[in-house]
Amino acid sequence: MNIQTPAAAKAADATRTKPTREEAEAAVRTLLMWAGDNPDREGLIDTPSRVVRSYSEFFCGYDEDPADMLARSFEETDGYDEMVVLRDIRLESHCEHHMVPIIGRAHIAYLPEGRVVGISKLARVMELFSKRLQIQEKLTAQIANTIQDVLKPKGVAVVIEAAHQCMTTRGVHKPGVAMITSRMLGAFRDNSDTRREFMALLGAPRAGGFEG
Ligand SMILES: Nc1nc2c(ncn2[C@@H]2O[C@H](COP(=O)(O)OP(=O)(O)OP(=O)(O)O)[C@@H](O)[C@H]2O)c(=O)[nH]1
Ligand SMILES: [Zn+2]
Repeated sequence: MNIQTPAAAKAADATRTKPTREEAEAAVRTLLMWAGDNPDREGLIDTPSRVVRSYSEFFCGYDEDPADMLARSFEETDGYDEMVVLRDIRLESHCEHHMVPIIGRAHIAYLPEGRVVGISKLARVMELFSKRLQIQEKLTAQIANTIQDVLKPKGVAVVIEAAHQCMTTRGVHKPGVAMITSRMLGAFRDNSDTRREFMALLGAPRAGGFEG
């Protein structure tokens, strides 16, 4: 295995240039041939460009700064300081080990400290990080850490339940398995009543919804 120190990885990042669209399409063509098919037949002739366009959608989360999503906040809340919970946000990401879908749902909550954000912005933060190659633990932590760092509320909680197609459609082949991760910060970590209230607001686990 090639083990890079964080400093070496950072240096490699700095010198890396993004391949051109043509190079990306050539890579897809190679994969088609490797799979045993003929990339010049009618049905596949446009596939490299379709795949590259699809990947541009799947992986569009690298260029934006998640902090920008939370830049606008509102302070006229008449002192509202109870929990805000966004439940059952559809999540679509890709596993960094196999580049296949992770499909599930996320729940995000925070305890405001003087200001709130437009509620869609929490989903936008999730969306941005999910449009990168991910493992679920990192995705969960990135969402919570960003909201905590930028909005500075009294606490943040993020729970993600998801199915990993690398586990359901290949490899160990275990459909119906959900991976559950959570990241609790501030009051959600320190105060068990706050955590319990959040869990109660999430309600009973809902079956399904991970089929993609
Ligand atoms: N912790 C964690 N593991 C993940 C996630 N997504 C995929 N994996 C796992 O990453 C592991 C990669 O293991 P490897 O042994 O390197 O790859 P592999 O030979 O394809 O493994 P199998 O999936 O068991 O066939 C697998 O166990 C996957 O189930 C994730 O979000 N979090
Ligand atoms: Zn995987």
